Amino acid sequence: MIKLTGVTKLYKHFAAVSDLNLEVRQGEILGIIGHNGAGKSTTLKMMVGLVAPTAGSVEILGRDMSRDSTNVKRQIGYLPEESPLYENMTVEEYLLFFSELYGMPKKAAKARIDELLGSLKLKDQKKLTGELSKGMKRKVAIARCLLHDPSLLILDEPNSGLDPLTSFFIIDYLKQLRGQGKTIVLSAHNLFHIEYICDRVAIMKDGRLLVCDNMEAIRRSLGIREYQVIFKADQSLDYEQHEGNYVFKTADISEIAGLLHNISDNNWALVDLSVRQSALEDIYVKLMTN
Ligand SMILES: Nc1ncnc2c1ncn2[C@@H]1O[C@H](COP(=O)(O)OP(=O)(O)OP(=O)(O)O)[C@@H](O)[C@H]1O
Repeated sequence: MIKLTGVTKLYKHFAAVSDLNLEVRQGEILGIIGHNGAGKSTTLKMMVGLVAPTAGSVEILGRDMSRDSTNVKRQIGYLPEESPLYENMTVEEYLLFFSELYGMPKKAAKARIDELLGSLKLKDQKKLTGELSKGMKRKVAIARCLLHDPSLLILDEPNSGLDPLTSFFIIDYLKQLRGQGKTIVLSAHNLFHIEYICDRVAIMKDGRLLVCDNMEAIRRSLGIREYQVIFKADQSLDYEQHEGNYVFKTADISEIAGLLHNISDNNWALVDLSVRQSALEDIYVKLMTN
């Protein structure tokens, strides 16, 4: 679906991305991880045609983005890392405004907006976007990039800066979208999210691709590691307790996901979700020495 061949992006003499070869397959979720400044955002911007590569080619759905991007862009929903909203518009006005830009008839746009806000659990259609919490704003930005029902989503840190439960909601939502047949490329820092939803992972460092492999291979090379959830509940539960919180540790990602759904459904408070082990450096070292 996406093919980057020998892609380099220079800013003056500095290579933000160097000789990148990467493919994204139809229907998969590909995660791009790497430290700050690794070149993730630049790569995503080149995929959507916002930044032109200095060398190499970007093809989407078989079309070269440097020559023939207009029709392809209709198939793409792009969420930038920072996505400020028009703060004096209500959520509904804001989304209607963008649906007009996409050329959608008003009735169809309204139905689509209701559907998206329902599935994103956003009830505040009439609120000014400037009055929303950070997580709600991010959901509105996600709704905006889904308005025209694109088949390809390119999302730059969709859940950066959000609380763990809202982050998980968004990640879970992306998993559902993949289930509906969408292809998704996202950059992320949180390893739990990556492990939970990605089919393949690309790891970048200093503008270069270190490795791109399926999640299973990445898991094997990482070895067993443990996730830890700390939460508060208003009822007595059969979990380890520490300083008034419940603590649950496991290496099984599906158990963590199940507990997060429980916490969300019961309105308990998620205090912390962390991975014990695995700073990204450890992953690089492990992957490079295997
Ligand atoms: N417009 C620009 N002009 C000059 N340098 C830039 C520009 N955009 C990005 N860079 C540089 O290119 C490198 C890669 O930046 P990029 O934003 O792609 O990294 P990133 O992996 O997305 O980082 P982060 O995780 O912090 O978002 C950085 O060193 C950055 O300073």
